[in-house]
Amino acid sequence: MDFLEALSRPPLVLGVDPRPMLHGPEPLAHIRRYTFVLLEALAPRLAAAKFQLAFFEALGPEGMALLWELASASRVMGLPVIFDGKRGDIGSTAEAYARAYLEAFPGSALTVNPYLGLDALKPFFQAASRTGGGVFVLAKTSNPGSGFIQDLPVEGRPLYLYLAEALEREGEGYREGTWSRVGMVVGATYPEAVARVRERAPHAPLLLPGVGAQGGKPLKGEGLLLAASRALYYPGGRPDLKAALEAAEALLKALVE
Ligand SMILES: O=c1ccn([C@@H]2O[C@H](COP(=O)(O)O)[C@@H](O)[C@H]2O)c(=O)[nH]1
Repeated sequence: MDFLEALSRPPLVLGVDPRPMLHGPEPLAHIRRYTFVLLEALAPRLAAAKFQLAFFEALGPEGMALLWELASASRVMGLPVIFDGKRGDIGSTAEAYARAYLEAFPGSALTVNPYLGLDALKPFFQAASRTGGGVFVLAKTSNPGSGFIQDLPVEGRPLYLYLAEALEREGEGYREGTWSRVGMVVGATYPEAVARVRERAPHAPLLLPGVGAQGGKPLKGEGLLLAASRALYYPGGRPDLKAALEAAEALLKALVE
């Protein structure tokens, strides 16, 4: 399935950020079962599953095998997979990151860091174009300190808007119909930034993390994908299937009604 089809699905993204200490004496086996059941129950009602690479890397080789298994299962269920890795490096290494997460591992889309410049992002865009995937470039992140760099003024507007304008131009070459494969991350904790980026980048899919645990509210709009990790995966602070399904239901209600 082409990643851009995610934009016609319900706009909710399930963040999978597993914390082994919450999963009892055999954490990996429990994470595996819990996530499978959650994905199976929610797949038709989600835009995508977002796997935070850091949490799987922290589990070592078994964690990476689990990531592979869960991401592959999501794809088989018809659910697009976003790998949240915030990768970025010089072009030749960016090529390897892109191959790793958009080809070798079954990612439909990857989050990337723009600090090295547009030439270093191009390998990600090209890989997405080859694979029918997507790229989400960090523009305005959800954390309280994101303004330290991202809000610095550049020719009369904050840096994140300067970046949004550049990515909209760059993304034109990767556009298919309304949407480009070049998307951006904008924290749901900054609704005014979401509106400003949308204004400057009308063809960019926007991934909005920070819903729930970080205080972000569900926002409605074309091309917006709302992501919640702890609030959906660990409602009440622990794995709880019934509560997770109820939390998803409540968020979906707020997003589609
Ligand atoms: O600006 C950003 C970019 C990425 N993230 C990631 O999203 C989830 C948020 O987890 P919650 O439990 O819903 O707070 C996590 O994987 C972050 O690394 C983000 O929060 N903000």
